[in-house]
Amino acid sequence: MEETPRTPVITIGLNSGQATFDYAMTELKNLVEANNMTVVEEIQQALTKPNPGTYFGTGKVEELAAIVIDDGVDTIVVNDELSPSQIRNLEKVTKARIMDRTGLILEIFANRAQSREAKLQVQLAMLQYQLPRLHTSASQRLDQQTGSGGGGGFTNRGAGESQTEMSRRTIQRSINHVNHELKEINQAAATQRQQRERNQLPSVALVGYTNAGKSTLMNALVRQFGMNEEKQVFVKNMLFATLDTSVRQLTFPDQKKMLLSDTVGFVSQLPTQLVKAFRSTLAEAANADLLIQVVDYADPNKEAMMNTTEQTLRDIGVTDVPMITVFNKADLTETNFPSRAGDALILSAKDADSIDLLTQTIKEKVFHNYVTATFLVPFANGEVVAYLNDNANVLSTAYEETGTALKVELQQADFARFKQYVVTPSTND
Ligand SMILES: Nc1nc2c(ncn2[C@@H]2O[C@H](COP(=O)(O)OP(=O)(O)OP(=O)(O)O)[C@@H](O)[C@H]2O)c(=O)[nH]1
Ligand SMILES: [Mg+2]
Repeated sequence: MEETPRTPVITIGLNSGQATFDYAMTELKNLVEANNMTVVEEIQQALTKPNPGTYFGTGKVEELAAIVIDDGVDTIVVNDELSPSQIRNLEKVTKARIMDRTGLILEIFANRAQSREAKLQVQLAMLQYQLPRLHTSASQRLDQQTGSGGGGGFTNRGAGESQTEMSRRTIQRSINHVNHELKEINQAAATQRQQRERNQLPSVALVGYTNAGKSTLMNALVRQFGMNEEKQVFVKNMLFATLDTSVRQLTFPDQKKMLLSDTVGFVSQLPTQLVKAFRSTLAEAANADLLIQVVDYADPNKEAMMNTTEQTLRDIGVTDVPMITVFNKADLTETNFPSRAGDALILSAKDADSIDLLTQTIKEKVFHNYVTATFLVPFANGEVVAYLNDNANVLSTAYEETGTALKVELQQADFARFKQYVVTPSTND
């Protein structure tokens, strides 16, 4: 495939002495590249607080205007979310288009969204971002995506593409419309979730920073324990490859079953509009019995990425779900793998022994409430024997005069359900 030319941009950031500043600027550069643009110059100003009118101080903005001309760029990407008037003022002085961090992330999401739900969620977040920012180029840029049809191609980045801006009322009407459509989709998803909960299968969710390898781990587990092989999820070396939640059932050789979900990755300062819009997509993590935080062990910024993930989880209200941490991509480091220390694993999604260790750890965490008991099921109740064979770990079967005797390891709920056939009391193991 032919490479599309990348739009050159200048990135700017305010250094108020925060420890994470360098990381934030690196992340911004990665986001810029993920949006098919390239950074030609990075400019920072040491200031404790942003200038309320122009973000940078007045003198620095004048300087910026000159650099824009020197570098021959027409876009400046800002490391923070700006107020509508900051965008307007900066645009006036620099004569460049200003894109703030939020607008940038929204644009990447818009380019990546595939499913109807993801497209609507992104559209909703964009409309909410646009609403207070009418009459800025930031809004015009997004117009073509939120305008009609939703999520159409976003390819023409040149000049002269701006459409008439929607009025506030039109935007508000679109927000209502998208909200309505999302509500219908969400209801269907909630019903599915309820149905699964009724099946009482434990659920495990992969979470973590974008590009850490969540989907790759999901595929490795699905290949081994999934119901059908072709249900692989999309993996790619780019930010935000996954925007939709996928849920797959895993069945282990001992008949223990669980659900595994893969979802959208995180990045620092994930726009609140997006977090809100993706709330239902992220509900899978909130409702999980176990979270697997996936970390790119080879990335020098992994600590900051973990903080980002943990902060985002708190933001979406996920506070007390048990979590294990998978330090992935160990094959790119000098560390020996796979290894485990408590709830932390060091491994590689591309290594079979690693997947074994991960499987073992997940099973230990998720199936701790299983019990072992012996049942005597009358021959007339063959359906119970069939159920146990399909849904529990049958350790032994014997045919006696009055029925089938089964020693079984099973879920507590199933134990309660067939209590009437129990001949020896349960033991926890
Ligand atoms: N070398 C190596 N590469 C890996 C490993 N795991 C994943 N990758 C690669 O890392 C890239 C990102 O993997 P994904 O599985 O798409 O990452 P993700 O966490 O799902 O990313 P998002 O969906 O964007 O949040 C892909 O190019 C994978 O092939 C690993 O253990 N070792
Ligand atoms: Mg993914």
